[in-house]
Amino acid sequence: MSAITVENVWVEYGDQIVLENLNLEVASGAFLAIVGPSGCGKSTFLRMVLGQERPTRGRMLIDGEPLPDEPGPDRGVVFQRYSVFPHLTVLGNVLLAYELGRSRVFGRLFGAARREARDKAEALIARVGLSAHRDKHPSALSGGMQQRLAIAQALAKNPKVLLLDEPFGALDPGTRAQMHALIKPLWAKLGMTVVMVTHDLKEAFSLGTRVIAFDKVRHDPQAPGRYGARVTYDLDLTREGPVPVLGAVKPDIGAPWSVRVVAAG
Ligand SMILES: Nc1ncnc2c1ncn2[C@@H]1O[C@H](COP(=O)(O)OP(=O)(O)OP(=O)(O)O)[C@@H](O)[C@H]1O
Repeated sequence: MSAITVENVWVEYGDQIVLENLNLEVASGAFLAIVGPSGCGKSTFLRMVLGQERPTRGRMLIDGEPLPDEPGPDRGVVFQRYSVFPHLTVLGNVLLAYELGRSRVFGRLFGAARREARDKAEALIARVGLSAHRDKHPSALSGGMQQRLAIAQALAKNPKVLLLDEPFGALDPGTRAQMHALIKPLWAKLGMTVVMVTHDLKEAFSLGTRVIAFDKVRHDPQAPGRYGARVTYDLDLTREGPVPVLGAVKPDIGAPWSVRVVAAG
């Protein structure tokens, strides 16, 4: 697991400011859930942690070190859809992730190393409940199974940080509940720092140890891109008692933010 530091980060595309002066300390081992209206920059933030995007200004650190310029095996990611390779079986997908994590030059392992990778891939497939589907291709899996596979693929790299971008957003409520039951123990057991973007407040509060909201606090009707989103709510759910609302600048947001929350289990 790793701590993430965000210092005075701005993201701008041309004259559109997307994120405005973000400052955050994400503790090692936290499960951070990010919520906010569509287009406020949640995925952009996730892409920055992944290393796919650079801040226009400011800096991002992992364990006190500047983020490497490109995605590495220390950060795994699961998107809402299309995270897996359609031409590979379940086993093939997870094995490839192991191989790419261990041998970035050749992308393949040989001999004992490959046998070991195969054993580990099979154990991970069992852990996400897909052993019976090991030899199927993604097209033969349900949406929930595909997301289980995407999680196994992300975990194969043994990441210190797992990034989840609306990973359960396309699933029906029952399957979504099953995925919640899968991901929380995995996070606890594997000791990763998780950053999850979601539109679902209930999901954010039931999985997260900390929930933050991004939103624009200033609007210019003549120039919609002039102001970016900031952290408007920052809720530590590991504390008992009334939820501390840090940096709350929008008091009229509504009920979920004023509920009494006890330690997330
Ligand atoms: N590469 C890019 N070039 C230009 N604009 C971009 C780029 N990436 C994102 N944007 C813009 O940045 C803003 C934030 O996008 P982002 O996808 O991060 O929002 P989001 O909060 O994740 O939205 P949603 O909840 O709808 O997925 C949007 O206005 C989007 O059009």
